[in-house]
Amino acid sequence: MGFKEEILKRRTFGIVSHPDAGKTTLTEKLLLFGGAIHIAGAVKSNKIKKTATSDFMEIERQRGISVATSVMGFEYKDVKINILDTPGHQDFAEDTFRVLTACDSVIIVIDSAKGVESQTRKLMQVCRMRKTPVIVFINKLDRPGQDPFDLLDEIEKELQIQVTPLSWPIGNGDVFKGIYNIHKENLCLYSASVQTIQDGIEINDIDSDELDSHIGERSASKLREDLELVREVYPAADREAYLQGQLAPVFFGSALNNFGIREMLDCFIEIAPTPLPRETEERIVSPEEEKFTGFVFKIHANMDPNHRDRIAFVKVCSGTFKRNTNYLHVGLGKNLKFSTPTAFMASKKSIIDEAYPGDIVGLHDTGNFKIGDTLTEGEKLHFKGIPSFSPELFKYIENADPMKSKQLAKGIDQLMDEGVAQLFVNQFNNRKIIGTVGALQFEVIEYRLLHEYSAACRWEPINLYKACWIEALDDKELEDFKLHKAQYLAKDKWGRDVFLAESQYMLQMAQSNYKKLIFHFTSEF
Ligand SMILES: Nc1nc2c(ncn2[C@@H]2O[C@H](COP(=O)(O)OP(=O)(O)OP(=O)(O)O)[C@@H](O)[C@H]2O)c(=O)[nH]1
Repeated sequence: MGFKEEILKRRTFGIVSHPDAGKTTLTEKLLLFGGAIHIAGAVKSNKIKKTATSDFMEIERQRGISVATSVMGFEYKDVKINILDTPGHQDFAEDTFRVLTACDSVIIVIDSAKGVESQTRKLMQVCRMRKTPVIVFINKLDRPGQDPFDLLDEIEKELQIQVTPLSWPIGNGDVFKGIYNIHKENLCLYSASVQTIQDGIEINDIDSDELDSHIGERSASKLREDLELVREVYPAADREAYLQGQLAPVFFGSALNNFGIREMLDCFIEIAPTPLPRETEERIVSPEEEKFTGFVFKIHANMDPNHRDRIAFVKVCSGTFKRNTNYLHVGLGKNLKFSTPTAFMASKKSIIDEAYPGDIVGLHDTGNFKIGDTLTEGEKLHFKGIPSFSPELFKYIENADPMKSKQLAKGIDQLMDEGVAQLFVNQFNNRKIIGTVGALQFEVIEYRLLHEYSAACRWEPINLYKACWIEALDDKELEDFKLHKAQYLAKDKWGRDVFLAESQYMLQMAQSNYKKLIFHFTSEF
C-alpha cells in the first residue's frame, strides 16, 4: 500500500464524555466491531473513582492500566481507526484537553437521562475552539430518558452547535423498541435479551403498514410524526458543515447492549476526516508531506519507580515515522532515535517499524520530552494548539526536606512537563504556585514527588480566583499594569506573563482599568 493510501485509510478520534455517560462501554463495543478484542470487559476503565481519593495504590494501578487503554487501534472495513481514550475524572480534565489536540474528530457520549453535563460543556468548548468535527452518541436508551427533541434542543443550546439526527429512537426505557436509521432508511429493532447485532430491516416507505407490523401502530405513528418534525426542524446531513465543526450528526443507542453503535460506526468511517493538516507557528504541515513531523501530546509515567522512564505519545502529523532513525527534537535542538517505538492495538502494545500520519506512537523517554515538543527531520517547527486552561485550585508548594531541594525541583519540573498540573512562579516573591483542576491532583503530586523523586513537599494556602494569561494591545499599558500589580504577577512554565487575580472583583477591576490588556483563561489565544 502506498503512502497516500495509508493516510486515507486512517481516522484518529477521541471519545469524550462526562464521567459515567458510557465512554468506556462504547469504546469497548467499538473494539468488538473491529475484532480487536473478543470479549466484553477487556477494556478497563481508566476512571479514578471519587472514593479512591486517598487510595494512592489505586491511582498507581489505574495509571498503569491507562497506558494500555490510552490509545487503541483497530481495523474496520479496511479503515484503520485510532481511538484516543480520555480520563473521565474531572480532576484530570486537562489531560483530556491535550488528548483532543491529537484527534482529528471527536465522538461525544451523552447520557439520555442526564443530558448535557458540566464536563461535556467544557470539552465541547475545546472542540469549538479547534473546530473539531463532532459526532454525538446519545446513550442508555434502554433506560428511561428525556424526550429526544428536548435532548437535541439542550445540545444545540448548551454545546452551541447545530445538530442533525441520523438515527431516531422509538421510545425509551421499558418501551424502547429500537431506532430508525435516518441515514440508511432502515429499522433496527431492540431486544434486551438478544445481544447479537441484527441487520436493519429496510423500510422503503415509512408510511407503509410494514412499519406498524414491526413496532405497533402507536409507535409507528409517533415515529412518523417525529420524523416529519425532524425533517422540518433540523438541517439535512452536510458533510462539509460537519467537517467545519458546525454541524454534529447525532445517533441514539445503548452502548451496554451494543445497540445503535454499528450505525454510528458505519457513518463515522464514511464521513470522519482523514488526518488533517496541522498548524505550526511557522507554517501549515500537510499529512502528505514526505518528511516526518510529529508532536508530543501526552506523557505517561511508568509504573516502576526504579526506572524513571516514561512514555511520550507522539501524533504523527506528516511523512513516515521510522524506527531507529534520527529525528530532531526541536525544543532540545538535538537528534534522537528510537529503537522501541510502540503502537497500541486494542489492549496490547507492539514494537513497530513504521507509522503514518494519524497514528500515535509511544516513545520511551528518559526525561527528554515535555508536552507540545516537536520531532522533525531537521526543520524547526513548533506545533500550535496545545492549550493550558486557568486552573481552578491553587496552592503554594514548599520544600519539606531541605536536604532534598534538588530532587524536589527536578520532580516538580518533570511532573509539570508531563502536564500533571501547572506551575506559576510569582515574580514578586519567587514562590512556586501549583495550579490544578481538582484536589486529587495535589495528592497525586505529593505522592509522586515522594515515591518517584524522594522529595517531600508541603502545601500552603493561597487565595486565588484565576490565573489569566495577559495579551497586551499596548505595551505602555502592560508596563503600567506590571508596576501597579507587581505582587500579582507570575510567569508560567513558558515564561509567559500571568495575572493572579484574587477575586472576580479584582479581575473585573483590572479589565475595566486596563482596556488595552486582554485577560485570557486559556494560554492559547
Ligand atoms: N443501562 C445502561 N447502562 C449503561 C449503558 N452504557 C453504559 N452503561 C453503564 O453506565 C456506567 C458507566 O459506564 P462507563 O462506560 O464506565 O462510563 P464512562 O463514561 O467511561 O465513565 P468514566 O470512565 O468515569 O468517564 C456503567 O455502569 C455502565 O455499565 C447503556 O447503554 N445502558
